[in-house]
Amino acid sequence: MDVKDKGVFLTGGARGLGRGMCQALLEKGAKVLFCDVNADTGRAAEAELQGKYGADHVIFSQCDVTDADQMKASFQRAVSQWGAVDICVNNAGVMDERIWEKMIQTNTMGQIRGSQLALEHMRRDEGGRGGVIVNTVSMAGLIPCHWFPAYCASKHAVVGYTTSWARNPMAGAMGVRWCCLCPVSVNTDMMTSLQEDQIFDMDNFRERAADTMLQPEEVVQAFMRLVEDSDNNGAILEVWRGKGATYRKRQLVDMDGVSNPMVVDNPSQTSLKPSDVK
Ligand SMILES: NC(=O)C1=CN([C@@H]2O[C@H](COP(=O)(O)OP(=O)(O)OC[C@H]3O[C@@H](n4cnc5c(N)ncnc54)[C@H](O)[C@@H]3O)[C@@H](O)[C@H]2O)C=CC1
Ligand SMILES: CCCCC/C=C\C=C\C(=O)C/C=C\C/C=C\CCCC(=O)O
Repeated sequence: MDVKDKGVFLTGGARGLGRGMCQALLEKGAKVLFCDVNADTGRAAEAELQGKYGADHVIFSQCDVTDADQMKASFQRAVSQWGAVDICVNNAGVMDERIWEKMIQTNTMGQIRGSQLALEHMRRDEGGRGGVIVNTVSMAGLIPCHWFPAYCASKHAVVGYTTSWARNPMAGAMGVRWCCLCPVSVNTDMMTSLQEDQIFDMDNFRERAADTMLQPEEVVQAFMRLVEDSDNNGAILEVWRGKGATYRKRQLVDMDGVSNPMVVDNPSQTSLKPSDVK
C-alpha cells in the first residue's frame, strides 16, 4: 500500500511508539488523526507535527479508548476529516498489574473496539474501500511472561482476535488486512517510567531486558513494513534484538491453520512470499 494521501486513525499517538508511527506515516504523505487520553501531551505533539507537516495532514483528538462513545466520535472525526480511514492503528496500551481490569479494558477491549469501527467502515463488501488494521501487541502476546500475567493475557487476546479476522473466509471480499506488531521491550516512557510495584520480579525483568531492548525507531520501521506490504494479511511480526533489530514474520498462508514462520535477518527486505519459507 502506498500510504500517500491515505486516511489514518491511530490511538495512543501522543508519545512513544504511537508518536513515532504518526511521524513515519506523515513523512510518506499520509493524513493522520491520532488520539490519546492525555490531552496535554496530545496537543503538544499536534503542535509540533502540524508545524512540520501542516494542519491539513495531522490532527489530535482527545479520546479514552475505554470509552465507546469517545472512540466512535474520534473515528468519525477521522472519516469526516480525511474522507475515509484506510489505515487503523490500535496502539494505545498500559502496563500496570495493580489495575489489571483497566489494563484489559485498554489493551484488549480498546483494540477490539477500534478494530470493529475500522472493519465496519472499511469493508468493501459493504460499500467501503478496504484498508489495513494494525494492532500493536507485544512479544508478551505470544509467550508466557511471569513478570506481568494480566498484561500478557490482554495481549494474547488481541493476537487471537486479529488473526481470527484475518482467516475469515470473507477476508478477500472485505478487502481488509489484519496485522499484529509484536516487539520485545522498547525504550519508551512505558518502560522507563515503570514503578517497582507495577510488575512482578522487576529486577529480574530489568536484567533480562537490559541487553535486548529495542529503540522505538526499529519498531516503527517494522510497523511500516506491515502497513506497506500488501501481502501481509494475518502477519504477526516479531521484533527482537539480535545483531541489530531482528524481524521474524509468521503468517497465515492458507485456510488449514498453517502458520509458517519466516525468518528475516535483513530488515530492508520488505516483501515475503510463501516460497521464502525454509
Ligand atoms: N514499551 C514497550 O516495551 C512495549 C510496548 N508495547 C505496546 O506498544 C504500545 C505503545 O506503547 P509505548 O509507546 O511503549 O507506551 P507509552 O506509554 O509511551 O505510550 C502509550 C500512549 O497510549 C496512551 N494511552 C494509554 N491509555 C490510553 C487510553 N485509555 N486511551 C487513549 N490513549 C491511551 C498514553 O497516554 C500514551 O500516550 C502499547 O500497546 C504497548 O503495550 C509492546 C511491546 C513492548
Ligand atoms: C525494566 C522495566 C520493565 C518495564 C516493562 C514495560 C513495558 C513492557 C512492555 C512489553 O510489552 C514487554 C515486551 C515483551 C515481553 C516479552 C518478553 C521479554 C523477554 C525479555 C526481553 O528480551 O525483553
